[in-house]
Amino acid sequence: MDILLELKNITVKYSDKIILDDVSLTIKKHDFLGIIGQNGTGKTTLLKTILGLIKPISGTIKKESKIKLGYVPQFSNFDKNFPISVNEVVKMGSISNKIIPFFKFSDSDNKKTEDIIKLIGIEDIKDNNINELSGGQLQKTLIARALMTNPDILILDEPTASLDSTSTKDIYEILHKLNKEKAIILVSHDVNVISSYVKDIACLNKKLYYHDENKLTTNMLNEVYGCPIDVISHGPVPHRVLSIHKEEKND
Ligand SMILES: Nc1ncnc2c1ncn2[C@@H]1O[C@H](COP(=O)(O)OP(=O)(O)OP(=O)(O)O)[C@@H](O)[C@H]1O
Repeated sequence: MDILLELKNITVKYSDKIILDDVSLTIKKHDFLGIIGQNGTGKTTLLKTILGLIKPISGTIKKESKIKLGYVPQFSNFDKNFPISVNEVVKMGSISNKIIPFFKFSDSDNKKTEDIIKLIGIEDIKDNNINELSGGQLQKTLIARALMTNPDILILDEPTASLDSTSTKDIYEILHKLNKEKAIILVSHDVNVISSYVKDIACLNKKLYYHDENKLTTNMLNEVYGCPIDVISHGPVPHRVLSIHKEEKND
């Protein structure tokens, strides 16, 4: 079944406060999972736990050692004042955490950077300084950087927060293309945006409510948002979700 990653009964606490409560999740090859939840419901904590940056107090995470994870942090937190070009930001994605004195990029790093910049479609801005970029261009640059290690699972934190609808569509088109070879997990507090693009949706509110098949149930939304009708009435896709439910009732 090509399972890449398996979380079983994960509980995470900050001090005495439970942030993730008995969360289980399986990621398979070609999965494209969107995790939604309101602000502060533990989405970033879940990603950091998957990345091994936070240690759960109970539960297990199973991942084969050869499976690589790529992380795209919230781009709005990225310091754009650093004097560095798009090309350099992307290339730095190939550097491991170890500090190597007199490090020099290899020809293959340079070639890979060029290929990935082309794949993501940012050739025209590759020599620009990052402080000249729009939000969408910066996000593409950070995705390109995460691809330098050729990850099996690409993990993104709020990839389209504060982007306009054209840039959002652009980013999801890139992710859709990458999903042919990689599993993708992304988190967002914006149910209306991600439900249009991902294959599966899970809702997080300490506990993870998860169903296959990109289907938001009223119960899931209730558990997470408390007021499903309100959320459902604002965007195009949740209407589709609602109408699916109506059709199912008529069957
Ligand atoms: N290092 C920390 N120490 C203590 N509490 C923390 C820490 N990091 C996050 N928290 C708390 O844990 C809870 C979950 O935070 P997290 O960042 O995972 O939520 P989120 O769903 O990603 O939120 P947002 O949508 O606002 O980014 C919040 O109440 C937050 O204040």
